Amino acid sequence: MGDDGVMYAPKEVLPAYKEKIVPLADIILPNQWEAELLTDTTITTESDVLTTINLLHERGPHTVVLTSSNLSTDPNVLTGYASCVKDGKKTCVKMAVDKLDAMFIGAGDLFAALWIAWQDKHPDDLEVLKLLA
Ligand SMILES: Nc1ncnc2c1ncn2[C@@H]1O[C@H](COP(=O)(O)OP(=O)(O)O)[C@@H](O)[C@H]1O
Ligand SMILES: Cc1ncc(COP(=O)(O)O)c(CN)c1O
Repeated sequence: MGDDGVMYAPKEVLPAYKEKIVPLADIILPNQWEAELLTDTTITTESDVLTTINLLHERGPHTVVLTSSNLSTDPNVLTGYASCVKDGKKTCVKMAVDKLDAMFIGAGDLFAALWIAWQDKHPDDLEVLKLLA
């Protein structure tokens, strides 16, 4: 959807993402900014992360992965969060990635492709899936 405050799609389509696309999805993998935009929230704490993830679960997706956030206090670490709801039970894991000093275009797309393939192989295992990060 976008990065660093810039949407790739026209901003007019945001309501369709919020109201139509998210409820159709089983798995969504927004970065922090995208998650905030989809839920009209601002994330400054881990508690905010959980609130935002829950708002997204409530719209339908059983898996919500916040691929990156600015919550890490270590500049060399990128922090993400993954949450799955199955049979009414929610599991959430935190992912710590060694941050490379570069900007990668398409990292989110690649991450999503890998995550979806591996989640199909390991549907209930966030401990395995978080190793992708
Ligand atoms: N600078 C980086 N160093 C290391 N890994 C990165 C970096 N940027 C992205 N990644 C990896 O790619 C994944 C998706 O990146 P992210 O920036 O959250 O997506 P998007 O491109 O949608 O903003 C991250 O969870 C992480 O695993
Ligand atoms: C126009 C455009 N540019 C770049 C990207 C790459 O985005 P990201 O780095 O967030 O994966 C996308 C995502 N599909 C895109 O649609």
